[in-house]
Parts: sequence; C-alpha cells; structure tokens
Amino acid sequence: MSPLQPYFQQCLFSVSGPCPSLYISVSKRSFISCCSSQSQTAVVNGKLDSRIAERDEIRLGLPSKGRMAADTLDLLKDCQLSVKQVNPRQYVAQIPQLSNLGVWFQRPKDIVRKLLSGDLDLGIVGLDTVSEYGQQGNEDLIIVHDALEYGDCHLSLAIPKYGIFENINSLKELARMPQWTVEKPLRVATGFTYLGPKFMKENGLKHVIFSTADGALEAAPAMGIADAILDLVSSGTTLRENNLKEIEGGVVLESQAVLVASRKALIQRKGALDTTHEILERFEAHLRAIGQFMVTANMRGSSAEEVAERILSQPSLAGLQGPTVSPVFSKRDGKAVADCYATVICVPKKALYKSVQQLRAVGGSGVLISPLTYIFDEETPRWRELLSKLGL
Ligand SMILES: Nc1ncnc2c1ncn2[C@@H]1O[C@H](COP(=O)(O)OP(=O)(O)OP(=O)(O)O)[C@@H](O)[C@H]1O
Ligand SMILES: O=P(O)(O)OC[C@H]1O[C@H](OP(=O)(O)OP(=O)(O)O)[C@H](O)[C@@H]1O
Ligand SMILES: [Mg+2]
Repeated sequence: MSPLQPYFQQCLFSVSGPCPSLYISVSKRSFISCCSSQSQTAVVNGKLDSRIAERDEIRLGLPSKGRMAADTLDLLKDCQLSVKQVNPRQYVAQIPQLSNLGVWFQRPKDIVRKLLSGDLDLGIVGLDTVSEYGQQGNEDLIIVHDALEYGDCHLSLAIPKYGIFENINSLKELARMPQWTVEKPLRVATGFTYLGPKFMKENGLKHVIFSTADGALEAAPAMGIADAILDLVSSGTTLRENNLKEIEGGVVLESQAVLVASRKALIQRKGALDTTHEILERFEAHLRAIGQFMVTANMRGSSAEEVAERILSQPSLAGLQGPTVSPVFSKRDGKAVADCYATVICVPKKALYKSVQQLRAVGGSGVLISPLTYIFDEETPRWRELLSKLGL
C-alpha cells in the first residue's frame, strides 16, 4: 500500500487551493495519472504538504512515440547526451553522460501531468502540450528552454471555405455572424478543451460550445458535427485537403519543442538544478552552433594586424567576435619566422560559399571547413532567467 493511500481515501477531491490544476486534472482528465502513488502533494489536516518524493535519480520525461520522439532523441544525441535505450518498447533508459538522471518515455501529455504530480522532474514536449495540460499560469511548471527548434506548429481555429463561411476571413467576422445564439452556438471540435474555451472567452465569443475527439478533427465540419475546428497546423495540408481555412486572429498559440521543469524539483531535489544547468548549456551551445561552420585558412602577410585588416575588409568574414589570426612559423636561416598566418572564423551556414570566395579574394588558401558541435558563450540569458524565476 502506498504511504499516501490513507490520505486519498479521506480527501479524494479536496486537492485544491494552491494547486488548482491538479483539481482540474482530477475532475476532467485521467485521475490515475495525476494522483500517482509517488506524488507527495496532498492535503493533510487542511494544509498542503508539498514535500517531493524521495528518490536518488532525477527524472527526465521524453516522448515515447509520435512526431516528437525521434527529433528529441536526435537533439540529445547531437548534444552528446545520447540516450541508451536497449529497445524502443523499453520505457526507461539512461544518458551515460548524466549519471544521476533517469530517462522515462511517456506520451507527451502524460509527461506534463507527471511533472505536475512530482513523478518527473524535467521533460521535453511541445509548448502546446505544456499550455494545455499544465494549465498555464500554474506556478509549478517552468519553461527552461522555450525554443528547441523542432516540432514547430501552431494551434489555430479553422472554418470551412464554403457555405456560410465563404466570405468570413477573420475571428472578428466570425464573432459577428448572426447565426450564433444561445440556442444555436458556434460548434467547435477540438482536443484542446482548456485552451479552446479560454481563447474564445478572451476574444469575446460568447455563444460557443465545444466537442472533443482524439484525432481527424478536420472531418467534423463536413460530417455536420461542428462548424469550426481548433487544432494543430504545421504544413496546412490537412486543412487544405479537407476544405478548411485558417482565419486572421485565429491563432491561439505558436508551438515548438521546449524543455520544461518542475519548480519544486529544481528547488528541492538534490542535483536537479545542476543537471538542468548542464542540459540547458548543452542545448544552447548546440543550437547556437548548428547555424555555423568553422572556417580555417592560411594567409600570406607581413603581420597579424595586416592580415586581420584584409579579412575585416570583407563583409562576410567578421566571425562571431572578429577573426582569430595566428602566426604559422617556419625555420629560416636557423630562426623561427612567421610569414604565413592561420585564420579561424565562424561563418553562418547560409553565408558559407560567399565567405570562402571572400577569403580567397584577400589571399586565403587551403580553406578548411568543419561543422561546429557547440558554441559555449558566457553564461546564457536563459540560465539567469531561470534563476530569477526560481527566486535564486
Ligand atoms: N502537424 C502537427 N500536428 C500535431 N502535432 C504536431 C504537429 N507538428 C508538430 N507537432 C507537435 O507534436 C506533438 C504531437 O505529438 P504526438 O502526435 O506524439 O502527440 P499526440 O498526438 O498529442 O499524442 P497522442 O497520440 O497520445 O494523442 C504536438 O503536441 C506538437 O507539439
Ligand atoms: O498541417 P499539417 O502538416 O497537415 O498537420 C496537421 C495535422 O496533423 C495532426 O494530426 P495527426 O497527424 O497527429 O493525426 P490525428 O489528427 O489523427 O491525431 C493535427 O491534429 C492535424 O490534423
Ligand atoms: Mg496526434
């Protein structure tokens, strides 16, 4: 029997107050996943007990399947944080570089729920999932990195291109349509039952009702089940193929993969903040590096300054902080003499060929190009931001 079971029996639906999202999750969604036996958040004698579960490992939740799964593993691999998973059906794995961390594969929405319940400490999911299942505004979730640069999509309202909607192209026009009344509200099909109503309310649409389904929502208008849908869009193909259109002002949220953490875990769990710092630094340094190449070349010249001046005369050769120019020594008459210089610069991928041409134009030869793994800068702004969100 879990140590919390007696509490659950006494106060099954009294988990509220400081943690309202837990209450909503319990009443509207999966009770079991929110009230895991390992979570130590419970109301005892009217007080919130917010101790975190005792365990030695820090837990990172990663998507077990779906469109985020492979890209998440690729990102970690590119950051030299490869996940060692014996086979894809095994839901627990390790990252050898982070010895105090265990990886748990879960469905994206369960990652967010388990962060809230204290069963996970860190997770990687889409911002849409955090916003929907983390009930934005909940103080216990912190976005550590908000732009991991994959899983891009947006949550958007879409209506049919035909019939009464033919000339409706904005949310304002949709709201002004005389058709929507108390008796006959606008019917919206969505899987986003928290963000959907919130968005409509914020935008002053009064007569709206929602229905929900797990997928293929784009069929709902043609089936006569709904007037509009609210769903994720990336390429726009599914909308187009189902004769639907997005409207001005209808985007609820722009989303991409994010690193999210439990505030409680960062503050209370031993090692969690240090591990988060390392993951954040590696992500930042890698994401900074993927847009850049390192270019090295030899340059003849009379001095390092003269070579640097020639390089800086070219618009694409400034590098991240100006070019590095170092003497290359050869022995002449028994003496070490520098008559050639090596230059190293970082060049954005899209300017690569232009940079090579410009290097050659100012006397560069033997140009070598290598991909960059990391660019570690000074302390990242995201880390400072995280510390300030934690009040540290
Ligand atoms: N075109 C897209 N459609 C849906 N999700 C997308 C799209 N592009 C990127 N994503 C991201 O991928 C996530 C969906 O991943 P996945 O399909 O694995 O989850 P899911 O469908 O919510 O899971 P489940 O099958 O458990 O309902 C979204 O939350 C979003 O962040
Ligand atoms: O803009 P697009 O690139 O066409 O992508 C959008 C579609 O992709 C997702 O569905 P998914 O493939 O997950 O299928 P489902 O709706 O059955 O879950 C989403 O729910 C949209 O239907
Ligand atoms: Mg899906």
